[in-house]
Amino acid sequence: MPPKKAITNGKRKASTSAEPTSNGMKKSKLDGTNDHIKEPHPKAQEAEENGIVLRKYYPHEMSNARALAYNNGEITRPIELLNAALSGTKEQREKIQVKDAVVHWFKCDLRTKDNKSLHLASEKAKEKGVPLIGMYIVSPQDFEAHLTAPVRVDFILRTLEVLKSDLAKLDIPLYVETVEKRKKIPDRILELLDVWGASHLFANVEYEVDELRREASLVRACLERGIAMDVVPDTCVVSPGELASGTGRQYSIYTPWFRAWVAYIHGHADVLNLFDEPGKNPESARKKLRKLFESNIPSAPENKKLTEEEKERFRSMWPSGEHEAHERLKRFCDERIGGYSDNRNFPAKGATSSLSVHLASGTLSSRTCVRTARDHNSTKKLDGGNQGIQTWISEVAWRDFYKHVMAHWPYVCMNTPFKPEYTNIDWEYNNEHFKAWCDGKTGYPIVDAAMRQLKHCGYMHNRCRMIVGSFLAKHLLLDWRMGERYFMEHLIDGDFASNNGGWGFSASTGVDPQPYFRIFNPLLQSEKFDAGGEYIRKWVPELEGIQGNAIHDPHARGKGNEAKRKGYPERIVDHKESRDRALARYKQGLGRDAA
Ligand SMILES: Cc1cc2nc3c(=O)[nH]c(=O)nc-3n(C[C@H](O)[C@H](O)[C@H](O)COP(=O)(O)OP(=O)(O)OC[C@H]3O[C@@H](n4cnc5c(N)ncnc54)[C@H](O)[C@@H]3O)c2cc1C
Repeated sequence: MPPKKAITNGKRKASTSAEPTSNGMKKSKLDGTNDHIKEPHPKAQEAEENGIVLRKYYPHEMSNARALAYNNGEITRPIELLNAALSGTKEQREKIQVKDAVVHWFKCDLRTKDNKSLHLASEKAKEKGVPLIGMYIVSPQDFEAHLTAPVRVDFILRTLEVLKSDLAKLDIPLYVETVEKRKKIPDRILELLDVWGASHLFANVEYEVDELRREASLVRACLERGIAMDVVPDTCVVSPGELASGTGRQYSIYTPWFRAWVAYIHGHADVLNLFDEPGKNPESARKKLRKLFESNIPSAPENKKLTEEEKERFRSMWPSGEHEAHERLKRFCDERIGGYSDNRNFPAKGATSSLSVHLASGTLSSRTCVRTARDHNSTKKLDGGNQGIQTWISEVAWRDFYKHVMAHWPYVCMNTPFKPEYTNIDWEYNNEHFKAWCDGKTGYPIVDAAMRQLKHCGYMHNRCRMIVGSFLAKHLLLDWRMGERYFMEHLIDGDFASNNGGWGFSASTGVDPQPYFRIFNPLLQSEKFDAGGEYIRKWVPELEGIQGNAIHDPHARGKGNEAKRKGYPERIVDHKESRDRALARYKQGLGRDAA
């Protein structure tokens, strides 16, 4: 996705300051009418023209004042809307009697094992011996609006095949329908529930803004038709909102949050209890719901199709379905978790679990991951004992942390950084640099290797994600949201919260980031984490023949001609110059110039 054109407007206005708020921002005074918080950001047009805000689906980029209003609780958070819808309707929903069927709506939870909503739906159906129906809505517009990578769409559709066959063994149909317009999804679901005579609809919470708002209104719309919809927390081990600091605030720093996360799990042992698979449907379901059993899994929508070669490649790299996820988890815990802490940062070692694709699609629950790892630990605890296990659990916890951030600071879901004042930085929109970064042709071998791994595998090692993220935001000074978007469009494990959190960390614009003045030196990163150059040689074939330390910087280490002959590019920017430029630009944007 190259940006459409470069614009160099004036600087973004720094927000006015008064008292500090929970994330360290300064609080500006809102006027009585609050009308000004509806104004777009001064650079909203730029964000739109560079493909950062998709105006087809979303409003213009919000002002910093509006982000502040969310931050200060002056605008209702989407999670609060859903919670209010659920608590306000609870009594009436509980009175609704089971009719002809109960439905579970699969979204990012494509599994039968340890799926809370699916389990509850099954229990509800059993109360009256009626069938349970599984439903999945394919939404091409959601894929577009959420920038879902074609490789991820393919993985989801392949997973649905596995899920359908697993459910069929329990005489449960998986009904899959494509709804072209995303706004029509709630109405179509209401129609289907009506046709099936369903009295109850269950779903797991998704913490992205669109989904929270949609579910909040669907809970009420269902109730108007006498249907009870329940939306339950499942995707996190500890649900967003559960942990508050001593002063009652939501945490914005990972370390104290993680300590509270561990203590919470140790204090609430049931958090790691796994939910049983759904029970078998009554035999009559096969006949009664024959048409639903016959529903097909569609092929990918036009804008998300892979070529035949890509399909084959990704299928062999990323087998789908929850059985594969469980096997992968078991193998990882049996063979590699002990060395995780020592080896995880070295991309050539293959020392990590590669389970992110399964956590993102929900073929595996994070509860199962943490419980399995804990049970491998001699202490049977999350802390203490084996260092590899402890570290791995703390990485799975990052996933929870970023979902907690998204739920409490929802503007991160709306193209605004956690620290809105960072929108004042004057980013570059240089097409050539962006294209070189995307194509892995920056002349920095470690960066190029990583970007090529992403294109080839739909995946990139975590250390490399940090290196290329920092390189884009700091060496190239490109708007980090262009990198965030590119990642979502190419990752098989694309997950909004983790991706946004990772980019916020790398560009120093997010929650608990590396400070802006800490700029990764790609050469040092390369020498430290790919010392022998195996990772670089694997992904940058032009450099295959280069021996020794020159692999990290062939042009400066006497191998420039050889690299050039093989078609490897020169560095597109100089490290020191870029570093100085980034420091100056960040300081200027944040108003930290020497007075
Ligand atoms: C710029 C950037 C973008 C990222 N985008 C995504 C994304 O779209 N989807 C995604 O799942 N992860 C993302 N991450 C986090 C991390 O890179 C991947 O989760 C990890 O590389 C996946 O490999 P693995 O399954 O082998 O991880 P392991 O090291 O085995 O970790 C186990 C699990 O813990 C979770 N996890 C590990 N590290 C992190 C982290 N830093 N943040 C959040 N969760 C973490 C993942 O679910 C992962 O599968 C991003 C990180 C950065 C720096």
